[in-house]
Amino acid sequence: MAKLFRAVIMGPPGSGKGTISKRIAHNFGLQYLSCAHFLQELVATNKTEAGVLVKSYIDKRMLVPDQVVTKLMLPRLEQLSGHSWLLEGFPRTLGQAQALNELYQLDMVISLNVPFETLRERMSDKWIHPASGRVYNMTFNPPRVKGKDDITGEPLVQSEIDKPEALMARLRHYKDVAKPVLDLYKSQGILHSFSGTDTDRIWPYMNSILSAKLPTPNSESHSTPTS
Ligand SMILES: Nc1ncnc2c1ncn2[C@@H]1O[C@H](COP(=O)(O)OP(=O)(O)OP(=O)(O)O)[C@@H](O)[C@H]1O
Ligand SMILES: Nc1nc2c(ncn2[C@H]2C[C@H](O)[C@@H](COP(=O)(O)OP(=O)(O)O)O2)c(=O)[nH]1
Repeated sequence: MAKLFRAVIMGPPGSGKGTISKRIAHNFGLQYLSCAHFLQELVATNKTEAGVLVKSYIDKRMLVPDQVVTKLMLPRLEQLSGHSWLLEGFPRTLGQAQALNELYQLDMVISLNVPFETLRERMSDKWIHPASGRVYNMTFNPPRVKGKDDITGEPLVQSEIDKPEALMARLRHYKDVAKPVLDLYKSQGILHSFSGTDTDRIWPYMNSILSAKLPTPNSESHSTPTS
């Protein structure tokens, strides 16, 4: 059996983690697990103490405590034991990274560096479908019908947290919390940083680095942006 590949993608809000993760998962046949989506699903379907606790943090837009999130994420990863995977949004803190390190040897950590001004422009152009979390960008991946979700036709909304002041605070928080995590992965020699203002320009570099490390079941060059 081919060696399994374990990767993590990190980056500030709006840097394109979700967009790029879907391309990687599609091109290289990796299982893609977004921690935020996983937690949202848990909150929606699991009314146990854990679900209620997680919801209380998400509602306040605070990070769920490390012990809680690792206790939920690590068993979820165990379910993917026979697969190569890409994690987005986990680990977010040094504590989470250390817990993950104890169980898995990561092959690659991707860090996205996108200038603040670019993030600000993107977020001011960002619309979401609240019920599903589907994200649209009016220039990059617009909905088929202006202001309406592609699947349900329901209205799209803009979020307070994507406004410039809130974005600045989120960015500062990301930098503080991510720095020790990135330092750890740098010291392990597995950190690959990609800088740029356009996902479609970053993608070919990333694709070629990944192609050198991984077989490509779906190796067509991916020029169509995904949401
Ligand atoms: N690894 C994690 N550790 C703790 N809490 C998490 C983690 N990932 C997601 N969460 C919870 O889920 C919520 C939504 O996460 P999500 O990544 O979508 O938004 P965010 O924190 O604003 O980051 P992004 O900045 O990339 O948009 C967070 O506010 C937090 O409560
Ligand atoms: N204009 C523009 N918008 C982009 C680009 N790459 C991604 N986007 C859009 C898609 C989303 O609406 C928004 C944030 O992207 P995302 O993939 O959800 O980012 P992240 O929050 O998961 O890191 O930015 C890009 O290269 N240019």
